[in-house]
Amino acid sequence: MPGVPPTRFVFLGPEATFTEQALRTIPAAERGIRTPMRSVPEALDAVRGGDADAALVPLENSIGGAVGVTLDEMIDGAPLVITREVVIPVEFVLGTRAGVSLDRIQTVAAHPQASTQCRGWLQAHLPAATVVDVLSNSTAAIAAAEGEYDAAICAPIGATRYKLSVLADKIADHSDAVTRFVLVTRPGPPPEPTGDDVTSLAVFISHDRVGALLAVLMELAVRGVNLTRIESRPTGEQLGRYAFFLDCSGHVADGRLGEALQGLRRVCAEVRFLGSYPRHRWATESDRPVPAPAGLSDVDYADAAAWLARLRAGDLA
Ligand SMILES: O=C(O)C(=O)Cc1ccccc1
Repeated sequence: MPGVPPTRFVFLGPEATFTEQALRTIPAAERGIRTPMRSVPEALDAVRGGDADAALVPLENSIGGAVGVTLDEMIDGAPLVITREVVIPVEFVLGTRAGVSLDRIQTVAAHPQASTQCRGWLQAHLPAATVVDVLSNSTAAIAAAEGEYDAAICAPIGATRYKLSVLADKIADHSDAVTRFVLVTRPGPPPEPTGDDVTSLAVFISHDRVGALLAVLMELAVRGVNLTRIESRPTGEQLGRYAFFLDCSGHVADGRLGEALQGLRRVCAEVRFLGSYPRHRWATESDRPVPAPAGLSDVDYADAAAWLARLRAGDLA
């Protein structure tokens, strides 16, 4: 009997990006085929077009915030869903070809998220240099190695892989930055609930309705569904039109989160479900679940429902 074909993973490349590092923490990706792509849109389109089964792309950084291109591409085109998140620490180095000294650097290639996180260092050490946006940390490293730019901000593994000398390490303004990556597939049944899941959504509100965003938040709040991230992105239609990206605690299979989704369907112009998946957990994290605030646990909701049933039955004792 022929074996199951290996899963085809694509990731924001070239080789030795943080995204590749994050992908390699996923056991299934270690067993599968891993192909670097030049950009986030190319990675997601490979999945949409069936050339790959899953794409790992950066979504947000604890210092630089959202990776806009990923959010935009998730709501543009055929539906995709997140099946997993990976969070890893990131640190940056300044890499150059051998023999280039700091005082000779006029151009620095960097992913915009990377230059944002190293803004203070650049200001202090290379105030006159031109920083050029490129598609990833490894694209920056390759461009410096090939002499297109004088230096690159890149991952330590990128400097090693492309044989750059490290003129300065740990150049980020915050030493404890982390980046969150998401594994994206074509739509299918979500991973089983684990009891500690995240559900991601994009909602489009009716802009001419007073309180439209409040109505969205209310659908979550009244059901005790915790909102862990809200981000707005322009829809591209006209100034003032936004899509809101929401992350909520819980799984689409959970009763209250499911009801909140139905509520959003009623009050929003459009809701795009972007997946339910296990929350990333650090190895050092305790297994003990964080207790729900008073009045918002499943037991509280079940109690309230039972009380209502008794009232309806005339049981006021
Ligand atoms: O994966 C990479 O190396 C990227 O270029 C994306 C990125 C940029 C900045 C921090 C983490 C990931």
